[in-house]
Amino acid sequence: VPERDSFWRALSKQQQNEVYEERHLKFISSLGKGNFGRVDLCRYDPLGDNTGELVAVKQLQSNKQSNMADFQREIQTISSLHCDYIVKYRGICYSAGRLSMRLVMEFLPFGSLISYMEKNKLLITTRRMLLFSSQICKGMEYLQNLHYVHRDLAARNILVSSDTLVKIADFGLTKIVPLNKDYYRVTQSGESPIFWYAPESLSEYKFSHKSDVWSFGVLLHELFSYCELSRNPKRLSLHRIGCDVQGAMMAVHLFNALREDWRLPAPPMCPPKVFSLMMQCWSFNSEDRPSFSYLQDLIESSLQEERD
Ligand SMILES: Cc1cnc(Nc2cc(F)c(C3CCN(C)CC3)c(F)c2)nc1Nc1ccc(F)c(N2CCCS2(=O)=O)c1
Repeated sequence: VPERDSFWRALSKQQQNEVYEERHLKFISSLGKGNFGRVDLCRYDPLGDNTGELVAVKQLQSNKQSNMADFQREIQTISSLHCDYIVKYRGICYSAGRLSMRLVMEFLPFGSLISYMEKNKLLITTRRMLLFSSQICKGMEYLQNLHYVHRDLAARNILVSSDTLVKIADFGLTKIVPLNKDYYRVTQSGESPIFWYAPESLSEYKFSHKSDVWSFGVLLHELFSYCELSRNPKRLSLHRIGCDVQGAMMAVHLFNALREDWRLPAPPMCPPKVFSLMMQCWSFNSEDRPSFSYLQDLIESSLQEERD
């Protein structure tokens, strides 16, 4: 199949070595599915004695050409990232005749941050949330240094590796910012998570490291709200702009609310320093928003205070 072969040839030597043979990939359970496709828990067991490693395997739902191109870009992206705070790429599994391709990644046993926070909300301290925030910040700093804009930074896309380690996942919407510009303009809107979007993303489809900082502020709000559904950004925003607003008008009403200086309310018991950090991320003008490295320092100093 030509486009599969051209993709195969495009892979680096190193990437071609990380090929997983389908016959050794044993399905265990489905981890999740959505418009992006499906992710399954599998054991890669070439010795056939159940000693193989557990892996998370992502595949496209439909082999639509456009999806395949996006999927190939996602694979190129994630295979080029090597950071403790970003979910690790393991390799690729081609099915017989290479008609479909699957992305093999490390398996993080604790699942998404949302389900983890709901399950452990009574045990999670402010310190722990600041530790997670600092790790996500470091992951975003790494992405920024490679000129990547994530565009979908939200608690649903953060995975929990252990009680003390979280990682950024899902690079389906990640784009590379052209070297001669400091933003990426999107053409197709698709399923847009507008309640995590910066004003310039709502009004001009512009995405940059500074719009990722805005989304990071929304992620902090989710984290310090224990990812509770009753307080999630979509519900709180719809409460402000009116639930009867539909479709593209939602983005217009949300933009107007933000221009009139409405912001998500402080989560209950949220430390004032952390809420002021969120508010800095939500500066209307992108230049007024802090960089991820500055955010890193602010979070570290809050962590110190929590320790003392
Ligand atoms: C790459 C990766 C590595 N490890 C893991 N571990 C993991 C472990 C788990 F116990 C669970 C759950 C926890 C809750 N109970 C009820 C069911 C299993 C789980 F959902 C995930 N998941 C990965 N990917 C993944 C999986 C599933 C996904 F829906 C999405 N996504 C969805 C939105 C964009 S997304 O692509 O991030 C990514």
